[in-house]
Amino acid sequence: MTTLALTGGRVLRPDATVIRADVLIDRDRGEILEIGPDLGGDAVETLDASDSLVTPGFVNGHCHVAMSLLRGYADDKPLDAWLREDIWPAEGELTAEDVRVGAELGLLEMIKSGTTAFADMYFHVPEIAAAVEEAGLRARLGHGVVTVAKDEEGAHEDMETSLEVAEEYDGAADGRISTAFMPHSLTTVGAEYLEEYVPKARELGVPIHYHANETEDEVTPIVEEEGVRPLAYAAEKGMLEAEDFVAHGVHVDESEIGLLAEAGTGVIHCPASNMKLASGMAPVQRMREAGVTVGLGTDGAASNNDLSMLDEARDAAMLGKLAADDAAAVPAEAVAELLTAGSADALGLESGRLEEGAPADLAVLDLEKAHLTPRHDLVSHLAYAAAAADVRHTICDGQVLMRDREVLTLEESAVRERALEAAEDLAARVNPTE
Ligand SMILES: CSC[C@H]1O[C@@H](n2cnc3c(O)ncnc32)[C@H](O)[C@@H]1O
Ligand SMILES: [Zn+2]
Repeated sequence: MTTLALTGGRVLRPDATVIRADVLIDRDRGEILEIGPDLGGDAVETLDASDSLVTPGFVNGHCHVAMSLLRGYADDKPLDAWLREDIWPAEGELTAEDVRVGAELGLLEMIKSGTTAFADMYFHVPEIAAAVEEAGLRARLGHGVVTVAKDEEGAHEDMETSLEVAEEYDGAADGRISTAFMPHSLTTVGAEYLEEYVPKARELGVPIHYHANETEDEVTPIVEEEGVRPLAYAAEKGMLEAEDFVAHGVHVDESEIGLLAEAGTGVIHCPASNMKLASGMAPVQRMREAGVTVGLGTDGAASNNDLSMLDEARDAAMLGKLAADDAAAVPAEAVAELLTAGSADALGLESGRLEEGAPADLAVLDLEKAHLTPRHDLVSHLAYAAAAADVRHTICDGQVLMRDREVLTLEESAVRERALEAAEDLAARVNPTE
C-alpha cells in the first residue's frame, strides 16, 4: 500500500468542528485511512498542511465547464436574451476540440480553487470525459438535450445521445466519472420526449439532472399550459426521484419545496449566476428547514464569471440572508455543508466528508494570509473570507492534483494559451466582420 500523509493541519470534520490532526490516505484505494495525531511517520509521500485548513474537496454541483471559453463573451442580460442572442449562436460554432480546450481551462481553474468533483451538462461529452480523465477530478457528466427548435428526428437523436453517453461513460476514468441523463429544462424539452425517454433513463439506472424554476419565465408557461407548478409537472413525468437533482430552484413555492423534500431530490443553488442574470433569490433557508438536500454550483463561467466554489460559498451566505430577510439564515456551518457534503449528497457521490473510509478528495487552504487573520473561527473563514488563491494543495481520489499551487496533471501555461487562441478563433467565426 502506498500512503500519503497531510501533516500538521487543522481538519474540518463533518459536524463542522475543526481539530488539529494529520490525515493518512491510501493512494491505491483513493481512501482516507485515518485522521488523528502523528500519522506522517511511515507515509510514502507527505504534504505539509501546517498553518492550513484541511477540508473536503469542494463539490461543484452544477456546471457547464467548457463554457469557460465563453467567459466575458456576453454579460449584463437576463437568461433568455443571453442564451438566445449570444450564447446559443456562439455554441453553434463550438467544435469538439473547442469543448476539450474549454473543459481543460475550466478544470485547471477548478483544481486551483480546491474543487475535486463536479456535475456537468454540455455536448461533446467524450471530449469533456477525456479532459476529466487527464486532470484527475471526479465528475458526473451528461449530454444536455434541447428539443425546442429541432425537428422530430433531431430531437430524438439528441435524446438518444444523452442516453448513450450516460451508458457509455458511467464508471469511466477508473470510476471517477459517473453520468446522468440531462434534459436541459422543463421548458426547452417537449413533454412527449420526456414521456418517452425518462423511463429509458430509469432502465439504465442513471439519475436525471435538469435546470428547474430558474426564472419566472420558466414557471408561467408550465402553470398556464399544464395547470400545475413545474416541479409537480416534473414529478408527473417521473423526474423527481431521490437520485435526481435540479439546478437553481429559484422560484419554488411551498408545495414544490414539500415535493422536493418528500422525494429526496437535490437542489443545486447557483447564487452568482442567479444574481448576474437577475433570475431571483432561491429560498435556501426554507428549503434546508424543510429537509431538502441543497448543494452549491457555479453554473458556467459565462454567467458567473468564475468557477471558484469559495466565491459561491460567500455568495450563498450573503444571498441566503437577503432572501430570508434574516441575518441568521444560511450561517457559516450551513455554507460549509452546501459546499461539500450537500453537493456530494445531491449528486450521489460518496465524497464531501473527511472521515475514515471516505474518498480521499481534499483541499488544503493556506491560513497565513492577512484576510484569514485572526483565527477565531475557521468555518467562518471558509464561508466568508477565504478565496480561490488560498488553496495550497488539491487531492482527488488519493492523487495530488496540485502541490503548493503547482498543478501536476495539466500544463497550466499551455492550457491557457490554447484557450486564448480557441476563444479568439471562435469569436471571429461567430462575428466575422468584427
Ligand atoms: C444543452 S447543454 C447545456 C446548455 O445550458 C446552457 N446554459 C448555461 N447556463 C444556463 C443557465 O443558467 N440556465 C439555462 N441554461 C444554461 C448552456 O449554454 C448550454 O446551451
Ligand atoms: Zn446551468
